[in-house]
Amino acid sequence: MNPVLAKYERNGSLLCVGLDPDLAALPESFRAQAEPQLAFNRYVIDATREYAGSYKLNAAFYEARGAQGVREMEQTVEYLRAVAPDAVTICDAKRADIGNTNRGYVESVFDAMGFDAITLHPYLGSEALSPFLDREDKLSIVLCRTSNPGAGELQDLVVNGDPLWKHMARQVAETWNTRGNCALVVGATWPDEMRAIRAVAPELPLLVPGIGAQGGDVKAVVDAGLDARGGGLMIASSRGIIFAQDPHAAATSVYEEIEEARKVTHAR
Ligand SMILES: O=C(O)c1cc(=O)[nH]c(=O)n1[C@@H]1O[C@H](COP(=O)(O)O)[C@@H](O)[C@H]1O
Repeated sequence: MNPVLAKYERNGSLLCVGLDPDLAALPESFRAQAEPQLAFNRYVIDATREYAGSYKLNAAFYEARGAQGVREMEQTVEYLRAVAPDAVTICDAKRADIGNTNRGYVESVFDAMGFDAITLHPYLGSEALSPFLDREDKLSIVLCRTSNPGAGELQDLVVNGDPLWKHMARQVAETWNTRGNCALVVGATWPDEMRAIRAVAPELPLLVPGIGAQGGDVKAVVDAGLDARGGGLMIASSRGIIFAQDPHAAATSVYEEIEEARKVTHAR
């Protein structure tokens, strides 16, 4: 089994905490520190690691600070390896380029920084993405149906009789996932599309952002996206947890809501 998915199974939690420490939104007590994002992340991780099955770090919030931010992203991954070794670490960088350039991203994200997984744009095709897809020890998470309101502009275009997002899901499930190391991004804001994606990709894990600040509904996500074994989802919330008054309480509450919905749906 893919080692990242083995970690995910061991851990058992469908909750993904998004570590998106927008500097401008950090409490002053963290902004005043020499390593503000690292300090804030450690605080959030300590408050949530009891319930988080995965952590997703969106590179934009770190890269915004240049080399120092990237260093703090890397140190956060080191911290996670030490205190939450069974939590999957996802670099949300939505990378993709031609093949040999992708090798640079692979070395940066998987080897230098040590992430377990990365988010990818599919537009260049699997030939270009092969440096990611060849990595049997990592997880490539391909954008399928994004959470934003304008997602349909391109993703709803009809290709071979299906909307592009459905075509994408089938393509990844049937041809890109030969090494068992692929997953899909499906926004929580689109439960109907998620149900159709689950039907054509019954075994692919789905990374599902869009609950919390973007208004997606946990029960609808679990109902539409759970796989036949009662798992297969990484349900992600960033602002709704990390900027809550009490991140521990916020993570506990989302975790419990997921578990409740999971029991009800899986029992059917
Ligand atoms: O790939 C992603 O994670 C992603 C895909 C998508 O369709 N929508 C989406 O919001 N995201 C990311 O998920 C996170 C959502 O953050 P919150 O809305 O604060 O929970 C951000 O890091 C987004 O960049």
